[in-house]
Amino acid sequence: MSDASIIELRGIVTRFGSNLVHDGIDLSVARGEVVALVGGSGSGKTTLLRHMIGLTRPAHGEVSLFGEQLFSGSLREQRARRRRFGVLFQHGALFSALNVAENIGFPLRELRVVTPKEIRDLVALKLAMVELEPSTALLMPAELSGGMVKRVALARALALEPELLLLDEPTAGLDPDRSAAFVELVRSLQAQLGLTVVLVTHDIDTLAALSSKVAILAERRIISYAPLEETMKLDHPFVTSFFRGELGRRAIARSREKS
Ligand SMILES: Nc1ncnc2c1ncn2[C@@H]1O[C@H](COP(=O)(O)OP(=O)(O)OP(=O)(O)O)[C@@H](O)[C@H]1O
Repeated sequence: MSDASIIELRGIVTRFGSNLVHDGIDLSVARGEVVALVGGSGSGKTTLLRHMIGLTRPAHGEVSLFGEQLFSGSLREQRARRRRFGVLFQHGALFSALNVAENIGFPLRELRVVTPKEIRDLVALKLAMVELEPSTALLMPAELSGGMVKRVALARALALEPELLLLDEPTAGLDPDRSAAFVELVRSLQAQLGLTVVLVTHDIDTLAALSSKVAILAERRIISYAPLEETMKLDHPFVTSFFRGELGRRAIARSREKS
């Protein structure tokens, strides 16, 4: 394994009953990389994200995070590892009974070593980081727009200053303008904070704007792991339908114009 590897998957096999989802997945994500994981519906992208952080365990194979095998070490070491990544899942974004400040401060309170004053200051900092007004702090999740929910969830994912950020369909449900603004925010935070990012997306605009590499999950394996330009040359039915349609061409052209 390379020293710079943040995530290393080796020989991952996943089964749900008779449903074989992954059959020998290998993937190595280097520090600073922004990897878009794409594949057909039900190909096992979300499950693979969950394997990366130990939320589900594969039937076979090894997962290493930050150079250490998952589930290795004492509970204390495992908790320390848990603080080094932030997650933004598509569903269950915020705790509905907690206001915005309480949501963002939740991971900090769980540490039990940060004072209430420090939590307030850190929450204010994270709100500014995701470009939300300080007054947002007292709103309840039900009072937020879809774009604001995503921003608050991102602020919470960044609360412990992680090195690694996992995003599952980060722009799903947002209109094109809000989606573009959110992608821009993730892009600037990634550069500013030097984050390693793995994201699952069906949205070509998001993928084209953010990813340094694209991992394609098909036929239960990672069939390609390369920058977008190279990925698009691949002769595979999934690639053809996903990237080379009209929408794909337009999205990629737009992202080239920007960079
Ligand atoms: N907890 C579970 N129990 C049983 N089957 C599951 C479970 N989680 C996922 N699966 C199955 O595993 C397969 C992969 O699911 P997963 O959600 O990882 O796919 P995906 O690529 O993220 O799909 P989509 O793009 O539609 O969100 C699917 O067939 C799904 O039904």
